Amino acid sequence: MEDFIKEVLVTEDQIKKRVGELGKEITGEYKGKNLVLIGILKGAVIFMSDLVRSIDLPISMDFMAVSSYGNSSKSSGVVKINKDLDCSVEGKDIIIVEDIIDTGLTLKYLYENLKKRGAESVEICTLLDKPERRKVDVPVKYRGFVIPDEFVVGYGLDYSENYRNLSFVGALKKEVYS
Ligand SMILES: O=P(O)(O)OC[C@H]1O[C@H](OP(=O)(O)OP(=O)(O)O)[C@H](O)[C@@H]1O
Ligand code: HPA
Ligand SMILES: [Mg+2]
Repeated sequence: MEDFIKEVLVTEDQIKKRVGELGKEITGEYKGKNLVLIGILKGAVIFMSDLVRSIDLPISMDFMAVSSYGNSSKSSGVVKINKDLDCSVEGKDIIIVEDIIDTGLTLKYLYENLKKRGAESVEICTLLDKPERRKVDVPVKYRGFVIPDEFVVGYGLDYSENYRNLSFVGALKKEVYS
């Protein structure tokens, strides 16, 4: 085990199985719709790339980049758009794809922002949900795993841009980030 990881919270096999289930669920619910998956850079990239391949429907993909954590393990609370969508979402059925919902501040901002752009429907799909830290409520439709209040890395999630390429999700040892 990597010496910066305190505990593996979600294994590679668990992720594979759950992503397959989410893909099936979405496939069943979006037949005949104009589905656009919007991945939130950078954390959602790995989840998004596995999720889209488990959806058996014609879809399109777009991306936004926002930041609130920067190089820290604490949210600044201020969400800034660093890259906006390339395409209009008017009349589309969109699913926002995130790696984690923690305080909820990022997704709350994105959800409200995207709802104003004339989409037919807006839903949220997050791989991880850390409910103990929630500051604002957000309507999550698809959820991979509920996790305890630990700072986690891997499968897209970083601390100071490191560890995104781990194939599992693990709790980072406190001494690494404090
Ligand atoms: O619910 P919240 O407390 O707002 O936290 C969740 C957000 O924080 C992380 O993004 P970050 O700003 O670290 O950018 P990154 O995806 O590039 O790592 C994560 O990917 C979510 O977007
Ligand atoms: O636990 C976390 N790990 C990495 N990035 C995050 N952004 C919000 N919470 C987390
Ligand atoms: Mg981050």
